[in-house]
Amino acid sequence: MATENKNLSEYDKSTIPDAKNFRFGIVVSEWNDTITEGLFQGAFDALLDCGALKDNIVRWNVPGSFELIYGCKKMQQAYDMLDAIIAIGSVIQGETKHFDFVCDGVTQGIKDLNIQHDIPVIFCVLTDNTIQQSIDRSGGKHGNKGTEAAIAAIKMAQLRKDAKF
Ligand SMILES: Nc1c(NC[C@H](O)[C@H](O)[C@H](O)CO)[nH]c(=O)[nH]c1=O
Ligand SMILES: CC(=O)[C@@H](O)COP(=O)(O)O
Repeated sequence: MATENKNLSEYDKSTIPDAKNFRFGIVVSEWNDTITEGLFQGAFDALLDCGALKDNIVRWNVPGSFELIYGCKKMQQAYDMLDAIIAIGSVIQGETKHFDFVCDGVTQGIKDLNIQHDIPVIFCVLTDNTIQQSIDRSGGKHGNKGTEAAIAAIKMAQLRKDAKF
């Protein structure tokens, strides 16, 4: 279902595990920071709304979305008690093919982190054609992908916990 047919911020708390005992990392790209700060706020607010404690959320910043890969890897290594990590970025098409390489690189890199390490990394990277599309998906008319990512992080933290027993 395309984003335009659903609101990214909608969730049913009755279907989401209580997050009070989970610890989360959030790595935020500084490129397009007006967008990434909106995504972060959506994720942070949703985590708290679902029971997470502020003291159980750690945030790191990286320069751009491509650095999310290394930043999330180092966070997995530094904080092995985390239950999930959210990678937040905003990539917007420019004049050249650089957009394609950044988007593909970040996608593959974060996929690899989910394979190589035992802390799930949630892909909260907008890959938009225009700034308006980014605005619409970071708290605008289509909701907030950060909210969606937080819900995914809670569900994956619970899956990881259940899988250990
Ligand atoms: N154009 C965007 C970038 N480009 C920068 C790269 O992510 C990276 O920081 C640089 O290539 C140095 O390694 N990053 C974004 O997050 N969003 C963009 O639109
Ligand atoms: C995603 C990018 O790296 C892009 O915004 C950079 O812009 P340009 O392709 O015009 O150099």
